[in-house]
Amino acid sequence: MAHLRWLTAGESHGPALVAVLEGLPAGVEVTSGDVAAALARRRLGFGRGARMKFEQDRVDVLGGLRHGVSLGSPFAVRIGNSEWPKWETVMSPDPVTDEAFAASDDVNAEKEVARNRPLTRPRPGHADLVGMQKYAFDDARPVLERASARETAARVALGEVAARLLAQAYGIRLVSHTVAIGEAGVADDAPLPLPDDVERLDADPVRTLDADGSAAMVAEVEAARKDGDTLGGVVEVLAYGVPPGLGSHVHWDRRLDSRLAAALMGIQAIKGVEVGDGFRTARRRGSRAHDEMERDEAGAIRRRTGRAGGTEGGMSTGQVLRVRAAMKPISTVPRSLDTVDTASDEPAKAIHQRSDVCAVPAAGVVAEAMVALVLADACLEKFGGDSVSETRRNHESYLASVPERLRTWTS
Ligand SMILES: Cc1cc2nc3c(=O)[nH]c(=O)nc-3n(C[C@H](O)[C@H](O)[C@H](O)COP(=O)(O)O)c2cc1C
Ligand SMILES: C=C(O[C@@H]1CC(C(=O)O)=C[C@@H](OP(=O)(O)O)[C@H]1O)C(=O)O
Repeated sequence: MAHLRWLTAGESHGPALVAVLEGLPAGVEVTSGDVAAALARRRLGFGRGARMKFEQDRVDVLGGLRHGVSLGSPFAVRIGNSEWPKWETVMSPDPVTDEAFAASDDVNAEKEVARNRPLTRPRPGHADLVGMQKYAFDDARPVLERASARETAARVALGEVAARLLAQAYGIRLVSHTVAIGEAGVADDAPLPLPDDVERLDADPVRTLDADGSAAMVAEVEAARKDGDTLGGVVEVLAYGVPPGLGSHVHWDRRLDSRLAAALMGIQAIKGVEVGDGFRTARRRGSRAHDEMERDEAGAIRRRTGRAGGTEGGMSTGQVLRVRAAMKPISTVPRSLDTVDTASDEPAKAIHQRSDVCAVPAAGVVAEAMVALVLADACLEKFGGDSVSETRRNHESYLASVPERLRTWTS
């Protein structure tokens, strides 16, 4: 059983998202304001659509915290949807009659009637068509509401709590950045961002420290927008201070790399995951693919390079953990893709209302949250403990127990 479990619920245009994190030790310092700040980071990024400008993520912590400190009980959060008044009828959990629509005193009553029409032109690249087949709907609305990446707000809220645990108990700190948008990207030899760079990254329109890369990526998004098109790209997450030995080589589902890959692939629109140099490593000869070891002046074992991205044999090595995720272009393409109207059987154009042109910078923040959750789970599996102080002690005692001749660090 996972040591830390998490679940989310809620539709994109429903009243709220809710999320629960179970297994969190007591003593983690975190506030609603911290969670709200994490959610604000997810709304950033050049290329996002109209909704991100007016959407307010209203955070209500419902359980698990008291006076800014976790209790050891399930952490539960509600993220209210500021658009709810416009969708109250369309997304009502209870039955709504036609008369109720007509009698709606909402100034947007007509719009609500329009919004409630069955969506029968499934959008390529979305869950619409196969969701209708699988769940027996003749309308894509019930499918797209949950397939929407609005849900990632719930994961970012939980990821923030996990990140606080990682920092406070083990000194692990994370940072994410954008590596590429479409054909534009940062230089291959650009220095890796550090956790202290987060503010600078968040201040950049595409979340990169590389000024030339940033300008090129912004131009790429601008060009796609002008052409009525959309873009994907690549994000990278780095975790500093990860101890050696998280995950295990003994079984596939205990491997840290497999757990990270599943968590990243579980983000909407992510189609590829790399650990370390990943696909680039596959093109190298072995002599240039691995991280050679030597003993440093202080007597610790040092790996000369970080190509493996901080895992060997499905376990963290203690080096910087480095994973990438590739996002496909946004599926709702403004110039409209061909589809079929499932009601009339006629050829049709996929519906396009408002949408993001590119959400790669936001996907980086979501990926960071997923990595935080996986690492927090792996740390609790390795170190146990019901409170931050207990798990911290266990972590320190594990590190102290590794014989000096095997250490990759000096104390
Ligand atoms: C942060 C984020 C924002 C997204 N915004 C949009 C959007 O505005 N419009 C859209 O069509 N898809 C958007 N997507 C992607 C869709 O949710 C995704 O393409 C859809 O779920 C189908 O992809 P899948 O096959 O990987 O699930 C976004 C994804 C993420 C991670
Ligand atoms: C709401 C969010 O992202 C949404 C993800 C999304 C999709 O299809 O995935 C489509 C858009 O929503 P809407 O169709 O309501 O404009 C995005 O705004 C969010 O990230 O909070």
